[in-house]
Order: sequence, then structure tokens, then C-alpha cells
Amino acid sequence: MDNTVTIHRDWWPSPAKLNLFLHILGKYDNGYHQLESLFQMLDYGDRLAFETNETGDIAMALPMAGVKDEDNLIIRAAKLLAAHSKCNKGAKITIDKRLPMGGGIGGGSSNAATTLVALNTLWDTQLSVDELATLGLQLGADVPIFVRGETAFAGGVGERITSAPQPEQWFLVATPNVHISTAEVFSAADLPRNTPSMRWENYNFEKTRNDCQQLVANRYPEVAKLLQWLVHYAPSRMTGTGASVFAVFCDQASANDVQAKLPASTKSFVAKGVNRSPLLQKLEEQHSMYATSDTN
Ligand SMILES: C[C@@](CO)(OP(=O)(O)O)[C@H](O)COP(=O)(O)OP(=O)(O)OC[C@H]1O[C@@H](n2ccc(N)nc2=O)[C@H](O)[C@@H]1O
Ligand SMILES: Nc1ncnc2c1ncn2[C@@H]1O[C@H](COP(=O)(O)OP(=O)(O)O)[C@@H](O)[C@H]1O
Repeated sequence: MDNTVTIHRDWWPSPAKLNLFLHILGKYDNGYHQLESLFQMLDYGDRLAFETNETGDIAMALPMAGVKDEDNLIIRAAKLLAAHSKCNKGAKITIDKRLPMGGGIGGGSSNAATTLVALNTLWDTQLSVDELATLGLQLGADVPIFVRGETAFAGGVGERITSAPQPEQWFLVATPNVHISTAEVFSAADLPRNTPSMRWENYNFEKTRNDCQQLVANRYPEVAKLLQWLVHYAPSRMTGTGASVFAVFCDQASANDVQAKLPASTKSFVAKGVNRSPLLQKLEEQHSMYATSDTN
């Protein structure tokens, strides 16, 4: 057996997203909901590092608190890529987890996408972005959007993606201390499911909404309270199916000022909205590195 281990010392970013709006248009026969949403990529998130091997072993370097390895979207993504591309290599994966789990900011989906994109490079499996996005969809509705890495409008269950660059804005993202299951929100009888389809070009924050917000605010007073507080300072909304909420600012200093007023017990971060995710930027750096070494 080849016991070669290759340590890649660099970190691969796994950024968060916000749903600047989230409209529910209806429900498909398979139970999934038809959505329209503007996914805003952020310059803030987790980081992953990969130590590749020739033995085929795939594991976390340290188990992630609250998630068994076999359920971890990182491990599931690595195994899916290995099986799909018939690759015999493995990886020991380290995560620097900064994003709250189940927060509606896409941490798990982003971790899966970063794993697919990074290992596709490090294992040299050479799948196209389209193939990686299709594989990712098996792991979660939001994985394709993170594989593509652009701020984008999404339709369908989130897989019909159109790049939609937005003006640069800053966001204060705050997460109340409650865990909200996406499946619970989507199975609620009183969830609105009849928002008309919208033309992307007509997007305007004030004229859109998050169709899950009212229901979540009714069930989780912590979310309602935080939104009521934030909206005094800036336009604010819940992201995804919660629990995180965000406020929109023109500059970083204004976002920092409001963050400083939050109770110390409320988890929060300030991030810049970006049109190309830090993962895409990392991939471009890698490619230009290979291109440079090819010509040397
Ligand atoms: C609605 C979003 C918006 O970003 O919410 P957040 O998860 O970010 O809060 C996501 O698309 C969620 O994506 P993701 O969290 O990957 O969902 P999945 O694991 O695929 O599905 C979890 C459960 O949510 C429901 N679900 C999910 C997506 C969708 N378009 N319709 C659904 O009905 C299904 O019941 C499914 O069993
Ligand atoms: N690598 C991972 N990071 C975060 N959550 C994960 C991961 N792998 C599996 N999960 C599971 O996925 C659930 C949703 O996580 P996450 O993607 O962070 O939330 P959301 O989709 O609401 O933003 C978590 O509660 C956790 O049980």
C-alpha cells in the first residue's frame, strides 16, 4: 500500500451566504419547494485544510462538535467525489469553524462545496464546475450555488442559478441562540407558498421579503426580538429559514457601530458582500499558480 501523505498547508475558504430575499412560489410533487432567492456571497466564513493520502481514507482530523463524521457534509462530499470520479485517494480534513450551525447562512452547504472544489483540484479529478454543482445538489439544495461562488438569483429548489452582481454593501449578521430546522419550517401548514414569480432585473430590497420570516418570528420570539431591535438602525431581514438575521449598511464603520451595541451574549459578525466568493478567488489563485509553474 502506498502510504504517501501530502500536506497542503493552505486554507480553503468556505464562505457564508445571505438570502437577501426568499420567495416561495409553490411546492413540487417531491415535497420540495419552488423558490426564488437572491444569494449574496460574503467575505466571511469557515476555512478548510486538506492532507491528501494514497490509502483512500477520508476522515476529519478532529470530529466536529455535534456532527458525526458519517453525517458531516464535508465527509459526505469527499466520499461522493471519490466514488463519482473513481478516485482512490483520501484526505484528512481540518476545519476552522466560525459560522454558527443551522443559522440560515449556509455553513454546512458551503463546507460541502469547498470540499468538492478543493479536492477536485488536489486529487486532480478534473470535474467541470457543472459536474461539481450537479454532484453537490445530492448533498443539499444550496451546495450548487456555493460551488459556482457568485452572488446570484436562484430559482427551482435553488439549482437554477443566474449570476446577479450587487453593489458593494456591508452586513451585520446576528444569530439568536435557537436552532431552527429547515425541514420544520418547510413542513409548516401556515407557510405562505403563493408568491408570484419576479423579474430579477426588478429587484429592490424594500419590495421583497423572506416568506419564512413571519412564521419563524411567531414560533421563535428570540428572532422577532432581534429583528425589531435591528430595524431601528438599518433595513433588516431574516436569512434562509433562520435563525440568523441581518442588517444592511453602506459602509463597514456603520455596521461595526451597531454591532458594538448588541448584547454581548448575541453571536454576530460583520462582513462585506462580494460578487465573487473567496472560494472562487482561491481557485483562480491556484490556477494562475499552476499556469505560472507550467511556463517555468
Ligand atoms: C431554503 C434555504 C435557503 O437558503 O434555507 P437555509 O437552509 O439556508 O436556511 C435552503 O435552500 C435550504 O437548503 P438546504 O438546507 O441545503 O436544504 P436541504 O438539506 O436540501 O433540505 C432540507 C429540507 O428542507 C425542505 N426543503 C428544502 C429546500 C427546498 N427548496 N424546499 C424544501 O422543501 C425539505 O423538506 C428538505 O427535507
Ligand atoms: N460541515 C457541517 N457544517 C455545519 N453543519 C453541518 C455540517 N455537516 C452536517 N451538518 C448539519 O447540517 C445542519 C445545517 O447546517 P448549516 O448548513 O450550517 O445550516 P443552514 O443550512 O441553516 O445554514 C446542521 O444543524 C448540522 O446538523
